[in-house]
Amino acid sequence: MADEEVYRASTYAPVNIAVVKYWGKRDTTLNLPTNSSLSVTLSQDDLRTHTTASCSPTFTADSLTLNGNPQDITTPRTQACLRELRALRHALETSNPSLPKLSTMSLRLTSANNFPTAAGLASSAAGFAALVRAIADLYALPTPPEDLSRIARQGSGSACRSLFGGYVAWNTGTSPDGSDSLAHLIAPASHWPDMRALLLITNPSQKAISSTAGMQQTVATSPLFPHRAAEIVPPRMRAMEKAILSRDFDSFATLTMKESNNFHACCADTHPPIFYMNDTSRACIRVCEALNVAAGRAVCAYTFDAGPNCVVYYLQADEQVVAGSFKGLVGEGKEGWEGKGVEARAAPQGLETVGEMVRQGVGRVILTGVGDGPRRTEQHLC
Ligand SMILES: Nc1ncnc2c1ncn2[C@@H]1O[C@H](COP(=O)(O)OP(=O)(O)OP(=O)(O)O)[C@@H](O)[C@H]1O
Ligand SMILES: C[C@@](O)(CCOP(=O)(O)OP(=O)(O)O)CC(=O)O
Repeated sequence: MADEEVYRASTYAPVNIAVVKYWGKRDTTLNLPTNSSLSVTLSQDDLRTHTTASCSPTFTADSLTLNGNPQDITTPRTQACLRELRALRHALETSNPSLPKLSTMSLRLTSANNFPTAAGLASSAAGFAALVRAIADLYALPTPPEDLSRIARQGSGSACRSLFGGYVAWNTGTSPDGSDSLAHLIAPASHWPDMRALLLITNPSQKAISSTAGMQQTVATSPLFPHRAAEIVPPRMRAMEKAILSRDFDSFATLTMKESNNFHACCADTHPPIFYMNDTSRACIRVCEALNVAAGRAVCAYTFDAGPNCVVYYLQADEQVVAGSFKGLVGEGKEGWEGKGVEARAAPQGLETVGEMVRQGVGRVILTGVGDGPRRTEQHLC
């Protein structure tokens, strides 16, 4: 590990896309949510953050670089993560004085996302999960993922769900200090491995209103929002967990779509309103609805985070019907289809207008599926 007094650890960490959405904080400092949430971890073979954490007595200040650009590391959220991880390392060093004093050294963090940053594709989730996991590995912390989730949550709420892989819930908790606001594994990816996700990228640029700002505008102004947190989400959390444990795609799909719609309804109910979806997003919804009607069952489920890009969940057995129909509409020439074995097919009748919007509006696709948690790597970025 040590190389001329530089200590390093690197990790890949995955994106997760929620099927019960986190939107709203009851404590903005500790990133404590108003409601529980649940997500599917996406495969790192396709979407990932790669982060190297290094430290050395020769480094003079903490630093963070993202995709080659220096970032502000002094933000309270990043500082909270570094402070907590250093405290855990300090405790190890105190109990075993022969350990090198890494907790006293400056940290150099170098990170790269292989997908659009801040575009509603959960870059903050993968980013902070990778940051916490890489430093925890550098510090050789024996801390279980549940406890690391408490730290990652303070970087970005959704990051606490990217430390496990598979199907993950984040319980809102009740303690004011956030000690019980943790993520936990509902089921590993291997429990329901044929869950697939098609990402339809309608706009890879940064969104106008960040999740952090948007959700607190909703908390402050939406009269629908308290109803969502108190009445809508709790039964949906229970139903979604049950659907996943029993591999019931029909229930999973219905809940996922209703959840996305309820979340975006709260955004529209915010004053002034927040519109993350665009015309192409709504056209993608119409296509999903038509595919489900044509099949006579739920073959796919759309969901949107705080951005216009559509995530379509489906099962491997329905790949040709779902991804094939989208390929027929989006066009075979667009980036992302190559080498995935999906055959373009005609979409159901009556989709001419929305089909044209999908063709024009979707610039790129990403075909992926449920995947595992952070992976340690010896590929170092610095
Ligand atoms: N690899 C990374 N390492 C550290 N921080 C990152 C990394 N990637 C993203 N971030 C942080 O996350 C911010 C983006 O978070 P934001 O919530 O606005 O967008 P998003 O996570 O892509 O979308 P959403 O959460 O709505 O799906 C970036 O501006 C940066 O501060
Ligand atoms: C719509 C969402 O993606 C919102 C994610 O919000 P963030 O986790 O990015 O917010 P902060 O905690 O302020 O960093 C829904 C979800 O992932 O559950």
